[in-house]
Amino acid sequence: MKLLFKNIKELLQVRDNGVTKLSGAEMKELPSLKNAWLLTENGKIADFGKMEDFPQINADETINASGKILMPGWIDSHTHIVYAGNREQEFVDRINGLTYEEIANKGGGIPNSAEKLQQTSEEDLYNQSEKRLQEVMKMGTTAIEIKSGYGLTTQAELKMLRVIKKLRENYDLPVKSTFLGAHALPKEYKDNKEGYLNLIIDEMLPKVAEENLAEYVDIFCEKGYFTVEDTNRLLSAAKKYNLIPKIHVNQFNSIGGIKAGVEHEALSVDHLEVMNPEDIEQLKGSGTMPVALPSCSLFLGIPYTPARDILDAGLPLALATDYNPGSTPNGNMNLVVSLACIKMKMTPEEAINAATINAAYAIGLSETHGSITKGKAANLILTEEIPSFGFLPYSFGANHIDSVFINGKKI
Ligand SMILES: N=CN[C@@H](CCC(=O)O)C(=O)O
Ligand SMILES: [Zn+2]
Repeated sequence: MKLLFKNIKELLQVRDNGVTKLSGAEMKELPSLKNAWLLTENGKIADFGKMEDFPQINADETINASGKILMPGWIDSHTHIVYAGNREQEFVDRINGLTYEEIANKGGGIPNSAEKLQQTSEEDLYNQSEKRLQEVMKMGTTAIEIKSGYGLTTQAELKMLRVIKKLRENYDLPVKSTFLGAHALPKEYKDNKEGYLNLIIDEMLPKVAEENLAEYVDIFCEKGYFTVEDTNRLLSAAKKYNLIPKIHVNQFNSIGGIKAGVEHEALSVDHLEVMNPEDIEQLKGSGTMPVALPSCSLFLGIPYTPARDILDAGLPLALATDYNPGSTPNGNMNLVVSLACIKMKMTPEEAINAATINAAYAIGLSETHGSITKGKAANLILTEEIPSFGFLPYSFGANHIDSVFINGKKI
């Protein structure tokens, strides 16, 4: 199947093979071709160029993209879209003055979602999660990572991971799976963290590995959740099963989680709302991608990741939604890109790089996704007619997406 786009106003994020992530000042550049064409063949980007050099090509279908921008689809490297029900009541509690931490301390938060999920059948959980996946795909997400972590028992964690696996089998976009058993202490282990960590390490990890249910391992390294010591213990144990760390750190406090992540060669460290200069130093020279989640900051009213400090230190940065029922009930990458510009002072070029090529790196996909490069997957966004790519983050709250393609097929 050959699909041809002609008269593209601007073909965005055009990169040579071998560009796998961008750091510091490199993120200011967003290479493009104006008045371009692009051919997809068998799901891949086969060729592209300027209209003035257009060779005669016979395609099965031709799209006139006049006035429109064609770009790689968004990559959402951090989500929790497999969950049951919602936590609307906590939203109201926060409006009435309670903080996220206060709600967690009085028994709400993650264990609340866990109770709901434990009582939900695998089929029902799949149906609820599938709706969210379809919703975000329509908004331009063309590759996604999904975490467990709302099960908090062996059976319920495995149920979540099986749902993620089924989504991967039933949908064409890449779906990466992360085991986040160490998301919070279940109510039964409230005073027995050691016991819960033992359960994760001795029972959950071997089963996750046996069924090959996850590629990554995660932990919420934060005051009131898991310590740096717990993080070191879990990540060392997970290494034996070849699970690569991608961890929640520095959301509310800087307690040394970034150093631990870098030492364990984490692929990414995510959240980073609270960063001190030593945390930034730790990331220098590492292969670990910092990931910011600005819609979480918006929803909880907490600080935004200090993107300028991170980029000005020469580091890379990726953006993701964190779509989950507690801190970010929203999976709109377009909004994330806008917030990064508005609240984190990233330029449109930096934000788009962070949500495409760097986001691909954060889930091990930057060889195959995240840029307009010959041979990469034809996972694309075709915008409506818009004046320029900067109009995307500028017109926050609107998506301006005409159509989304996964492996060259319109969804
Ligand atoms: N911070 C930890 N985990 C999720 C929130 C979980 C929840 O509140 O349900 C996050 O990334 O924000
Ligand atoms: Zn998260």
